Amino acid sequence: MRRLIFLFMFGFVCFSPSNCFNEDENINNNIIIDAPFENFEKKFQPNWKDLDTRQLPKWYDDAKIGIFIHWGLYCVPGFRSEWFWAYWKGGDKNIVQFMNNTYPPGFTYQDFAPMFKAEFFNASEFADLFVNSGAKYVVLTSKHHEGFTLFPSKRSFGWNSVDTGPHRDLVGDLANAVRQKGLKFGVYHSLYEWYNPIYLEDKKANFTTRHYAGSKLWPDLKQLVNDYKPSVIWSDGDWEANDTYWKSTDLLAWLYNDSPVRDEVVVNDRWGIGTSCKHGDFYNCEDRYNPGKLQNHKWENALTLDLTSWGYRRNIALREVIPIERLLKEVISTVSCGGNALINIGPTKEGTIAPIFAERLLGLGNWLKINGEGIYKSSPWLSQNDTFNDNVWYTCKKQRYNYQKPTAKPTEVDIVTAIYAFFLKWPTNDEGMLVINDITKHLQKGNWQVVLLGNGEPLHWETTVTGKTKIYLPRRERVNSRHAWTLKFTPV
Ligand SMILES: C[C@@H]1O[C@@H](Oc2ccc([N+](=O)[O-])cc2)[C@@H](O)[C@H](O)[C@@H]1O
Repeated sequence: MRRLIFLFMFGFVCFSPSNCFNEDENINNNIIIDAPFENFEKKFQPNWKDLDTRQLPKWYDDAKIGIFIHWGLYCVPGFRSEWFWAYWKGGDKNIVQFMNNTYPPGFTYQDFAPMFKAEFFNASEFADLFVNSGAKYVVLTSKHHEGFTLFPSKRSFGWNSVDTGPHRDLVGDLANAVRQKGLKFGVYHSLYEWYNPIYLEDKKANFTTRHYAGSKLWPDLKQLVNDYKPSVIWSDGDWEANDTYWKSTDLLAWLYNDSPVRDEVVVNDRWGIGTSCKHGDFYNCEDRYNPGKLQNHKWENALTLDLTSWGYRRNIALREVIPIERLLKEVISTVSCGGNALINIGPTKEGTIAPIFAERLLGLGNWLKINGEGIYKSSPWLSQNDTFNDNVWYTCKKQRYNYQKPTAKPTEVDIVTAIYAFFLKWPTNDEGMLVINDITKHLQKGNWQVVLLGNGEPLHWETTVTGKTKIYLPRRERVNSRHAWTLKFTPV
């Protein structure tokens, strides 16, 4: 694996590379990301040790922001969460009462299927919204734990969106629409199904039989991959059995070696008991995972705009929707620490996206139009969160050069071409200065220009006696962004 070396360029023209950087600054906290071609010749063995050597396809790290969609029959009752069926069967009092009050006696979960019509669903309008949110990929629930598929699974007869409900291939329609607008498309897929009788038989046999994995799971996943060529497989519902029951490593070896998406697919880490945060192209660890520190493996923060549910709730209150300030903080802190943000919405049974979700997504998109330069294709910097001002998070941009040291073999090095500091609170001191710490020692080593993205003119800055950096901001009224701002530092 190539080693990335982190360097600083202090002069505009740099004749002698040894003066361009200080080797003490080499850091080992870079995520190693290489072009996918490094995977081309490789045949992966179906074990984690080998699968873990796969290099992350570059598009995924560049993208930074994705949209997650939880859509299934749970959007029909639209009550509590996407776990509605399991909670109901588990005797949850609120849900039992809700069912007694709202639906006729004897009503079953299956009876929701014909009520899921998606009559207003326009895949290309969804795709427009996602493009305008600034997301670069979209992940749709092809099947949640209820087992209902949003594509015509050949093994889910009558329990899919083509045979009943919308009578449409929702996976196919959305895949085509988002790709047409230049986004990547991926699928969420639950390994287990709460009430699949074949799965329940295996479970009863303590997973010593593997009929479900062989006759349902694998063929379904292969159908999904062959028919829709997803760029992401977001696996879930793995926690009742280990990866040998699921045959996860076999599936992944096929995916990486022989599948039609072998060069660009990325998978998460939910492939059986104990795999989470350990294996996979990127780690989700827990839902809404945001460690606030640089991670040594690519990760993704899956978060939902509805603070209490992934699926649509008809009785959602405004206070239960994530405020834009918090959404931006999640995105910024996540990207600073090497993560991607996967932002979830739950569409309605009519096939619409609630305006409040659309508004939040467009709020993010508008912010990214100005500030996205420091987000997309960025890398974590030396510091993530400023040690003096904890409202400030950093990223940087790197460029790769071939560097020939006298006496040594040529190496590829990454030079920092810009540092970005995002601040989440406009300073309230009279002079309108932002005070930060971690950038100081770098600013002192050369000439730096500082601008506020979306504003343009170079800002005055100075170092204080206590070693902090003060940046004199433009008057707030003259600034475009409203909830979070970006300073760009470039060596001149
Ligand atoms: C994205 C979410 O994923 C799972 O929930 C989980 C799965 C794993 C953890 N975890 O590992 O902490 C937490 C919630 C699902 O059960 C849930 O409905 C939703 O789809």
